[in-house]
Amino acid sequence: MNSRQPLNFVLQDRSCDFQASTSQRVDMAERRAPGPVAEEPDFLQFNDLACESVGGKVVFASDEWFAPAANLLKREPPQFIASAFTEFGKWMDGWETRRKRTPGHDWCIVQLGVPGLIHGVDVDTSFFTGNHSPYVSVQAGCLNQPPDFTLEGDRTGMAASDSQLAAVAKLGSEAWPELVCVSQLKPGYTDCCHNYFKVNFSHRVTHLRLNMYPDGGIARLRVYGVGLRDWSSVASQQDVDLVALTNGGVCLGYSDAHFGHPRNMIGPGRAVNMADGWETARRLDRPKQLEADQRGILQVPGWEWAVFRLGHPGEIRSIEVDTRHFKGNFPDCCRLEARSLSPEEEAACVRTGWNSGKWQLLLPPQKLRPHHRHLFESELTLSRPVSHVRLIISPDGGVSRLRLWGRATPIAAAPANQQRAASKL
Ligand SMILES: NC(=O)NC(NC(N)=O)C(=O)[O-]
Repeated sequence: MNSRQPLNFVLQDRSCDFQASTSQRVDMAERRAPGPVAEEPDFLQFNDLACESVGGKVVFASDEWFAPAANLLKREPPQFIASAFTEFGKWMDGWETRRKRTPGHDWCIVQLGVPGLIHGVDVDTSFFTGNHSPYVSVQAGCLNQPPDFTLEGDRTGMAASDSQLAAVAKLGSEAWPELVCVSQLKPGYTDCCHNYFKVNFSHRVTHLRLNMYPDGGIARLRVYGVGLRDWSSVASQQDVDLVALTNGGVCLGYSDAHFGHPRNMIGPGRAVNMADGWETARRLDRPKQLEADQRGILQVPGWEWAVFRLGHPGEIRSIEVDTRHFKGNFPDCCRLEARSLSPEEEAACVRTGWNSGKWQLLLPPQKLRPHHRHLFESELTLSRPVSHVRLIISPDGGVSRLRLWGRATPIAAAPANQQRAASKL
């Protein structure tokens, strides 16, 4: 990721209803998709709702002979170790089934770590060449109750048991609506291993069924979208982290993400390392900026910023800015601004790269320390509900986590975009 240009990714139309057939199993020869999108699509800016780091898991797989389906959801990029073999064959960092000699195809069911609206998927075939799955399709499950079974441990060499097949049959997943129709995959050479598919589906998804035709290997499944929490279960007096990925927070723009994307800051738990935070490149204009005020805060013309939409509008009552792991590269200071935006206003801001508009000061400039969890409460200067925030760091550096604790505003008083999202639950 290396973006100094203003980010200009466009939010997709979430009002468009899903049109594809829901239950037909299709003939691959007849329904080949036009093919994966060639360039990096905008939806890659959203959160990966299936990643194991946010709680995603594989609850069923028809076959895991060469490599288990749980690998699909690993956070780390896939790797290849030429000398690694298991008793079942070549060790592969992905999901790989045996070569089918009977009719049928392989499939698995993924439980999203964060249920939500899906805008696109990446079926990554890295290093699967000669054994990649030639075709896939993806179906969506919108379940009220999670299934009462899940797969545990290293399942290399396993096939689904009769009892697992009987349990999974109750989900009726073969009739779930299709998000991606049967589509050809490119093999996993490093220059073409990403297979991007844009998704138009306006319902809250909890599970995915990934079908591969007829068999083969896939390294990773990334499911890009925005979480949708059921806010009816949250008491009005309860403080929640309104920007948390698990509560529906999403990054909508940033100035720089050279070493780490700002969305990492809203992930669960403490950051595991620097790569699990937001880190910008060193600003090349820093030598000109070394003049500090009485509080020791640099008076700099340069800064970096990231904008987030809250999972629910609300009044922010306390803020956590964690610089964990950033010791020689923490920012000198930070400040936070906030505002309320309608969906139309938000779309205009995204189009113009967040260059204009009236932000209000939420947290005045605060000096930061290395590898430290900073808590701010009395310093806050805004006490009204907001829907969007902008974190500004000066002059550059890394922040591992941003938490915005507050109370969700009752939905009737919330901006229309949030009402629309909540009504889909
Ligand atoms: N060399 C291979 O990768 N062979 C087989 N796959 C594994 N993982 O051994 C295969 O053909 O499906």
